[in-house]
Amino acid sequence: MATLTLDAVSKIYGPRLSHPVRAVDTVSLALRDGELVGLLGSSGCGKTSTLRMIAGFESVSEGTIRIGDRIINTLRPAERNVAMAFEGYALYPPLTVRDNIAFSLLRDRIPKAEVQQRVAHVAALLEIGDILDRYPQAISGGQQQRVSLARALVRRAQLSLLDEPMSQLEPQLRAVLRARIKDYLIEHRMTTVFVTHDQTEALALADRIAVMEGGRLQQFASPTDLKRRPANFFVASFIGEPPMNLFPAKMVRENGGLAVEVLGEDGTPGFRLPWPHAGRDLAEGRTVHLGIRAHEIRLGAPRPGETALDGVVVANQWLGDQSHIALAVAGVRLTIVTDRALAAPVDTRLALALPETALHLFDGDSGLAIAHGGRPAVAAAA
Ligand SMILES: Nc1ncnc2c1ncn2[C@@H]1O[C@H](COP(=O)(O)OP(=O)(O)OP(=O)(O)O)[C@@H](O)[C@H]1O
Repeated sequence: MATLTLDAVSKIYGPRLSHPVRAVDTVSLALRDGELVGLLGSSGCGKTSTLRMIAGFESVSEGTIRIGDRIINTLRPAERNVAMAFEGYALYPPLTVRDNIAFSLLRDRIPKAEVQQRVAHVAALLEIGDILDRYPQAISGGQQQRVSLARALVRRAQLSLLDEPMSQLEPQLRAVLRARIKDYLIEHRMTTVFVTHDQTEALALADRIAVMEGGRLQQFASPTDLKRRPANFFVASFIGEPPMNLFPAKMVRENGGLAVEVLGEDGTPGFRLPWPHAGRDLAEGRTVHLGIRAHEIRLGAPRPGETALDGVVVANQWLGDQSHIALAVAGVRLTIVTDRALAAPVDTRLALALPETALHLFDGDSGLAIAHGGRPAVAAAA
């Protein structure tokens, strides 16, 4: 168990070259003891570089990394007391799977009976109990990945670093193992950082997720907060399936109050939503982005506090457990999600109700969140 702190950490590849790459840019993160944190982002956003700096496989260009109170910037990987499952972090070919998993425990002089019991436990957890006597070259890629993961988990180290730990596994097995791994990490209070580009994995496993883009930390928050209170336009567009509906819009005057006027692709006005929460910063003429979570749009007549819209179906897809329905609303395309198949072919007109909680506003220039529901973003985050 340990805390992990990154303070304004950057990674610059080729600093003396004519085009250095700032792969990680002043990232600050503080992990609590026993916390399970996911680094999430698209390819090239800097997640692996961040993890490799924590592991000691890459030097830290700027900033400090601490485990507990100890600065670890210049410690060798072996001195960091960190358990790792990295892609390409090879298994020892001359050792059986069992001995690969047991290696670090035997090195730490853990009694043999306990080693056996711990190896058997993680092997059962990861469904590799039947291959313990095989050698790494005689097992599949997915099995090798689980052995690598077992080798990290079995140590119960103060900090575990897992790089795309389940990327080679099929979806059903992933889902089963995800839940078991989470229970194991919680049971042993293991502070863990894992990298993934799969948001389902991040949302299911992590206590908090660090969303990265372009080397920068966009938001570090719980799965619920990322969905309910995305800090900026990028996080809003990245988290959620289907992604949040996002439209360029501007604040306009309507009936003596404020409204958000959504703009179509060609810049022409689309639909309007009353915005009764005029704030100091939210004046007429301000350009914004309006976000509407597809899952929160209701079908039917509005209840008090909801806004009515109606749209015409342009696509209706049943995905086995939910429908994604695209509608044209005053020339703007809006997606909604329902948990049942809806007999609404193309051209059907549907009445929609928008609860205030479904609505988010982001600044038109900076992309920073202005409001979630009717509440200012800062207050909503408190
Ligand atoms: N050794 C290196 N030298 C130069 N540039 C590098 C090096 N390693 C990574 N990069 C660059 O740094 C940026 C971040 O890479 P990184 O591997 O950390 O991203 P990532 O989010 O883990 O991506 P992926 O999911 O594809 O692994 C990318 O632009 C990458 O091309």
